[in-house]
Amino acid sequence: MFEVNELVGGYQRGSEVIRNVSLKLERGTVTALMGRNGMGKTTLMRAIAGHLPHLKGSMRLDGQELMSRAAFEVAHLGVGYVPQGREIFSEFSVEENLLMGILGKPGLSRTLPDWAWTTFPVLAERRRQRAGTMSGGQQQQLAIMRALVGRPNLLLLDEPSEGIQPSIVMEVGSTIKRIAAEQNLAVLLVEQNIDLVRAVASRCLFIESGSISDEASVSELRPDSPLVHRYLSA
Ligand SMILES: Nc1ncnc2c1ncn2[C@@H]1O[C@H](COP(=O)(O)OP(=O)(O)OP(=O)(O)O)[C@@H](O)[C@H]1O
Repeated sequence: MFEVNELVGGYQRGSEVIRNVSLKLERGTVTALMGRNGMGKTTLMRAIAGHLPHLKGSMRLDGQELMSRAAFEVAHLGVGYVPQGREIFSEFSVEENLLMGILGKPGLSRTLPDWAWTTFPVLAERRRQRAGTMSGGQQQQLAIMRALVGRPNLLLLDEPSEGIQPSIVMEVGSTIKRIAAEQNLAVLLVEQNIDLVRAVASRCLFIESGSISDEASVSELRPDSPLVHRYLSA
């Protein structure tokens, strides 16, 4: 279980981009976080991952407090973060990128597990290829797998469909859903693609001006729904 209570914070001291956020995520489930541009989705992900400098409140993952810890400590405590834009090491090979995901993690083997190569077969096919020469979809699969090999209990995915071919989006989505169940992982998915959210998530949180202001089952995400109109329509 991942639990956030009364989280407030921003990029400068005293600024409040995140305003009094409380939420609970169950292990083994995918929860979407949706909202219009600039409402604070990425900032909340950064806050959870330990990248936001000024933060108050409480965040507990399986009972362990994450507040006031450096980003690497948050990662060691079980938070995997796939940022918007992926941030892979483009000059390094696919395999080297994956090895970064286990480097320095206490209790993990120094070799990559077999499932790192079988889950997204394209990574095995391109094992020695320079990561920066791959397509957006392939790089996204690499970024997700680099987080997964670190064996997180909570996975944060910021707009995984951005810049990737529609044909690959659903495939990546169904793998995320399967892995969440198989590895008993809580997943928080920031995503604008409603079809992807409906296919992958069970629940949706809506953020407005830095606060979670609504929550719904994904079955309520129909184009004519008042929630979609209020939080997502242009
Ligand atoms: N590095 C930063 N320094 C200062 N302010 C920032 C920084 N990054 C974002 N902000 C501000 O924080 C607010 C929330 O931005 P954030 O990127 O979290 O929104 P978002 O919901 O993820 O938007 P988008 O859908 O466009 O990615 C915005 O007002 C933005 O200008």
